[in-house]
Formats: sequence, C-alpha cells, structure tokens
Amino acid sequence: MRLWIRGGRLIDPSQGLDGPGDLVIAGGRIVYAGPPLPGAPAAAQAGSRLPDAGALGDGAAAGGGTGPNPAGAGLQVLDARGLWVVPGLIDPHVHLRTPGETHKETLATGGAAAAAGGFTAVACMPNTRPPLDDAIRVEWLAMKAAAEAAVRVYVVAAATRGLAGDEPAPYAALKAAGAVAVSDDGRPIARAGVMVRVLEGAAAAGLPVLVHAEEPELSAGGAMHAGAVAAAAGMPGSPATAEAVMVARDLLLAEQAGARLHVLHASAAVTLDLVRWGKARGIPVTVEVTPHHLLLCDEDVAAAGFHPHWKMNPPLRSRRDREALLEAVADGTVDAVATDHAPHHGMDKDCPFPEAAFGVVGLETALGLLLTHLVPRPLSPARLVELMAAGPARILGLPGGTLRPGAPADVTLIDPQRRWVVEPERFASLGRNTPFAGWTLRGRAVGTLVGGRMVFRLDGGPVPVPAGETAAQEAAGTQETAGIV
Ligand SMILES: NC(=O)N[C@@H](CC(=O)O)C(=O)O
Ligand SMILES: [Zn+2]
Ligand SMILES: [Zn+2]
Repeated sequence: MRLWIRGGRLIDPSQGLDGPGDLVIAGGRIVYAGPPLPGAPAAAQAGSRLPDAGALGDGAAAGGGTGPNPAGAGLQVLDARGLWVVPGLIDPHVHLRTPGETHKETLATGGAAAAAGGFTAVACMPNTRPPLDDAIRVEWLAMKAAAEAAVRVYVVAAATRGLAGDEPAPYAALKAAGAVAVSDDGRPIARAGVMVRVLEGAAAAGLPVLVHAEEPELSAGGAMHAGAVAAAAGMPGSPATAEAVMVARDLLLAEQAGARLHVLHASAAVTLDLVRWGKARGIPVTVEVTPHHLLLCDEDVAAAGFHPHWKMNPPLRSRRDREALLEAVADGTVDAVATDHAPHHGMDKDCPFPEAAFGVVGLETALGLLLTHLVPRPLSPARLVELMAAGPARILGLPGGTLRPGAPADVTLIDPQRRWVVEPERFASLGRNTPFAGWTLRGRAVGTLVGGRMVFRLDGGPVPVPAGETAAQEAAGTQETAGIV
C-alpha cells in the first residue's frame, strides 16, 4: 500500500525543505519528499522512485484501509491542501507512569495523547514504580509499549539503581535491552563522585545522560521559584541557582568523563548561559525547554491564586528567566522542546500549593501553544519543526525527525489555522493537570502517521482515499470530502 500526501506545505529542516510539496509513502517508509508531483497517479509513479506495488503488497502499513482500490495499485491519496506536512514530532521527555501508577497514565492513554498532540514518538522516563533500573524491566516496557501505545515509545533507563543516587545502573545491559539514554529524572544525582561514575559508565556504553539539575540542599522545601512573588506570598521557594550549580558541575564532569550530557527542562536564564559556555568549549551538551517555561512565569502562579496546576519542577521562574529562554530558543542554543508530560491523579493536586505534587501534562497542548504564541515570531515554522522533531531525534540518537527517503514514514499533518480550546476533560491522557485549560489556540495536529499508518485523525481531518476515487471526486467537484477548511 502506498500513500501520496498531496498539495501540502512540506516543512523539513533536515533537508532544507519549506514549500509546496508532496510526500509519498510505501511499505511504511518515505519514498519521495519534494516538489509537487504531476497530476495523475500514474505520473507520480513514473516521476519518483515508487517501488512496484506488487512487491509491497497491501499488508504493509498504510493509512485509511478503505478496501479494494479501483486504481489496482494500492495507491491512496491524501489531500493536504492548507496543511503543513512535517516529520513526526518527537517528545524526548514524558512520564507514562507504567509500571506502578497506571491510575495516572497508561501506555495506551499516554500513547493516544501523544498521537493527538502530533507526536509520533516519545521517550519515557524511568521514575516508575518500580523504577526502570534493570534490563528485564526496560525490555518488558519496550515490548508492552510496542503492543499498547499508538506511537513509538523509547525507554530511558535509570542512571542509578533504584534512582537512589548511590550506585550506577548496569548500562551495557540496559542498552542491550533497548534503553536510549539514562536519567534519574524526578531526582538529582546529588553526589559528585557518583555522577562521575554515571558519566563514565554511560559514556563507555554509548548512552547520553539526561540530568534533572537540582541541588537538593538549595531546593529543599521549595514549592515555587524563589523570587519576589514567592517572597510576597510567603511561599517556600527554590532558587534558580539550585538548577544552575548542578548544570555547571555536570558540564565540567561531562567534559572530564567524555560523556554526552543533556540538560532536562532548563528553566533559568543562567542555565542557558552555562550551556552556551559549554557548547562554545566543545563539551557535548544539549538542552531542552518546555512549553510551560516558555509561556508562563512566577507571576502567573500568583495570578492563578497558587493553584496546584501551576506547580511543577523546576518551577515557573521570573519573567526575566522566561525571556531568556525565548531568546535561547530563537538563537539556536536550545536543541529541543520537551513537554515533561507529568500526569497526576486529581487527588495529588487537590491540596494546598505547598503540598501538591509537582508536574503538568503537556502532550496534547505543546504544538498548539507554540504555534499560537511563538510562530512565526520568534520561531519560524522550520525552527519549530527542528525543535520538535530533528532536535529530539539527534539528542537521543533516534531514527526519525526527517522526511528523507528511506526514513520511517512518521509524519505529522498540521492545520496551522485551526482554532480550538484546551478542554482537559477531553484529553486522551488520564492527566488533567494543565495550567492552560480554557486557552484558545490556533494550530493543531489533524493527522498523525506512524510507519505510514494513520494513528490519529482529528474530526474533520484528512481522510486518505483510493486514487481512483480521488479522480472520480475531482471530476465530480467534491474535493471537500478531504476535510480541508
Ligand atoms: N516535572 C515534574 O514536576 N514532575 C515529574 C518529575 C520531573 O520531571 O522532574 C514527575 O514525574 O511528576
Ligand atoms: Zn525532572
Ligand atoms: Zn520529567
């Protein structure tokens, strides 16, 4: 089965593409991405390197699955006029709460939330119960996710046994089991001596180390950013230096160990300065930021009456920090956007701010928030795609993040004009803990394809139709069946 995605705006910074273009998918892979192909399906076959239909068979992954096709070649056409066609988005940082906390999220609900948000792949963190600190658990989760999640799930394994910060986990075995990186996310690795062994061990195994940078004695008891807002409200605060001193330490230690370092959820201006310094020095460091840190600050926590949905770790920082993050995203310092999707049960948030759990969900709102508030300024559409697809793929060494021929056919179809309202009760995620409830956004994923198979289609989103039917519809002038507004 082949799918011809026609008439969209192809945005793929990995190939320098941004303009009208077509995409052809066969056997679950991209076979063509480039200028619009000539009108008739037969011409498309001749004009590109489409494999022979007979050789592929209709069992191969493909969107739609609408039965026998009149064209006889298994070709389906998706009308993408008015849509952006981009490499499948990748979220390098989510919490899927499996095993152990499946009342907060499951692989199925987290996978569905990812697909609805336009993500074709996610990397899930190991702070589960029990933690993902041994090879059997990593392998088990990867297999279970392949069966239950709509999108690709890559597993990040624990950096230390039991996430306790004392003993490095068995990296070679974790890597052999499929882990793409190691992290104690949710907790810092407080002891510098342990961190050295983590970095050396991970480097030897060829795994990046993802750090939750937080100096626990400096952050102790903090519920929000230690700044003027916290001081005025008498809220216990956690200072930006709690993040920055650990980033400084880890840059130096990563350089010494020759390890790949990735800074999770950077929130403070000084953190970005340190990362700039590290990059200029040639230290192999990457950094991600979240949509909530880009769009909110501590003043918003007060404006929301210290509602626990505005509580996460690291905390929303000062307006100045937020501005510095925006600058770092625009100037290329930041490598990726990550949601840090952290679903919690209502119970964990139904308490006063200081006692509430840290974390907000993000999979279903990230793309719409950034399209609405950061595109085209300060981010071009291509830069956004880079931050949400190629960047995450590069950080974690994943296939994808590109529409190059031969790559897996992971594709996101975006309607940049579609208006919608964030309604947490309609999330596919089990988590409802978002500070963006009620926000009106412009721009949304309307179709998500993983390995050429449509795993999400928004109501009114594009429907692949057999090539013969498209021709018939064109003749009859009924193009609107493809749902383009
Ligand atoms: N970000 C959060 O506030 N919470 C995360 C842990 C983490 O990412 O540090 C969680 O697992 O709930
Ligand atoms: Zn964290
Ligand atoms: Zn996290």
